Order: sequence, then structure tokens, then C-alpha cells
Amino acid sequence: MNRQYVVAAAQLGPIARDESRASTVARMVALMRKAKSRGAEVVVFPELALTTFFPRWYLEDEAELDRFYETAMPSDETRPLFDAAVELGLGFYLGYAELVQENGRKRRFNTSILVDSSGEIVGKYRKIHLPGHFEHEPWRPFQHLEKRYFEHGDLGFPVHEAFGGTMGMCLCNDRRWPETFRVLGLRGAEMVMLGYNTPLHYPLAPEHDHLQNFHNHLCMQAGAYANGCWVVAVAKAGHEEGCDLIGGTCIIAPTGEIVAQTQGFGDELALAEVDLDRCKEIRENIFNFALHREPEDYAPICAPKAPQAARSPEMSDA
Ligand SMILES: CSCC[C@@H](NC(N)=O)C(=O)O
Repeated sequence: MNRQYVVAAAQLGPIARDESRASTVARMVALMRKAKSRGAEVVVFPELALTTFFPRWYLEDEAELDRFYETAMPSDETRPLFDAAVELGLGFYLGYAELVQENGRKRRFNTSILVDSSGEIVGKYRKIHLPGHFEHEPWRPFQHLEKRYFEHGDLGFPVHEAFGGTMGMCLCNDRRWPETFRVLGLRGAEMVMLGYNTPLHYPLAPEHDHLQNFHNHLCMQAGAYANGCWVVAVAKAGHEEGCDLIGGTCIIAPTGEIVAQTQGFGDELALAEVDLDRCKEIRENIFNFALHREPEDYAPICAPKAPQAARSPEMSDA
């Protein structure tokens, strides 16, 4: 694969709580076909793309919770995505809830994978910055129980040689943290793919609701620029089960400029021609890490967390 090609950011509109995997996967395959017809070679889907954003509910019934997770990838239900990748000659990024059995216990992760055009999984990431809370908080108009339903990702921030270059992944809240992009940047990421489910309403600081779209783009444009990488950022958008999710799916150049963006809140593509060699415009100049970075002065960034801030069920909201 060469280093200059069209990428499609494949936004999904709302997914109902009772929508079947078959229905969601069919919507996604339709987007893959449309992307191919518009010249794309890589398609990026949202976070938790196969289901509704279930952390908005406190679910006491474990069987009900398990229903939202994938125990195999691909499975019979998700195989059409892999078959479409091979048929159309497309690579893709997919976010989903992952349930694995390890040493006799269930482990749950908010996961993304990269799949190449031969249908092989060539990269996996498990979300590190899990937002929200552990316990049921009935005062909220909706829950954000990612800290309850997922473990902290145990794979770090790897990069993968795929799609003609060095690819990085992250998921939703990770994009707000400059460290995510910097670690990927230090590992040479030329394109960072990410999916998100971001409610318009933030119950802890509702006075910031009108800034949700601004903050979404602000952190990703800064991440792209300060690390000289492309960012492909894809929303699950729209009014989903009573909760408004922002759109704003976009493709960002290494200069920090948004070069493509969706307009609405439904299933929709934003496409752009990506040239991975453009990363050099930034990485060989203003953000030449070897020449200008001063890590000796950045020690607090790598200091361990204070004990009271360690991960625990008592921890407060993100
Ligand atoms: C608890 S508010 C933060 C919401 C968060 N959403 C996800 N899915 O990570 C986000 O950063 O967009």
C-alpha cells in the first residue's frame, strides 16, 4: 500500500438498545461500500460501534450486560465486516466492547482493532483513560459507567505498521489527554484513529455543554499538530436512547487543520486524501523531537499517581 490514499471517517447515527448486531453490521457494510465507491482504502468506525452506548445504564443483570460485549472477533455476526474488507480491498478500524475469560474470570475492555484488506487483525488497543464513575448515581439524567464496565487497558499505546505507515489508536476520552498523542507520536505514529461517544450534556459541569464540540476538536487538532500526525476521529452521533451525542466526525491534517467533516448526526462519511509524508512538515521542523524536545524538564509528567488518586471504586468522576 502506498502512503497516499483516501481515508473515510464512517460516522454512525444512533443505535437503539434493541437493535440487532446484524442490523448494525449491515449499516456499517453499507458505509464500507459507499466509501469504496468514493475511492477510500481505509474506513474508521466509532467507539463501541456495534451497540448502543450501554454505559449510560446501571445494569444489575450480568446476562443483560454481557449481551453488549463480543467474546470472539470476528464472530458469526461481525464476520460480514471482515468479508467486506476482503471483497472491497479496504482496511478498517473498529471499536467494540470486548469480554475475555482469563484464569477463570471475566475481563472486560473497551477495545479497538485494525483490520487490513486481507481481513487480518493487525493491531489491538484497550482504552486507557476510562471516564465516568463506578457506582450507580441516580441523580444523573443518564449514567456514565465506563469505570464499572471496563478494566483499564493493559496494552499501553502501541503502534502498528499498517496502511502504508505507522498507525496509532485510541478511544474517545483518551483524545482529551495530550499524553496519548505524545506517546503515540514518540513511537512514530503517522495516523491516529479514534472513535468516540460524547454526550452533549455533562452533568458535573453543565455550564460547559455549549463547549462540547469546541473541546472535541480543540484537543484533537492540538494532538495532530504537536505530534505531526493525521487524526481520523469518528463519532457515534445523534439522539440515542434519550441522550444527545455530539457529531463532528473529522479528519485532521498534521498541521492541525480539519480537512473533512460530517454535517449531520446520522450514518455519514467524511473523506479526505491522506499523504503520510506530510507528517514531515511538522516532525522535521517545529516539532522535531530529537532537536527540540526537552524531556529532562518534563519529570512530573511521568511521576506516579498520588496514592489517593490511584484507581479505585471510590474514585470520583472524570
Ligand atoms: C464523562 S464525560 C466524558 C465522555 C467521554 N466519553 C467517552 N466515551 O469516553 C468523552 O471524553 O467524550
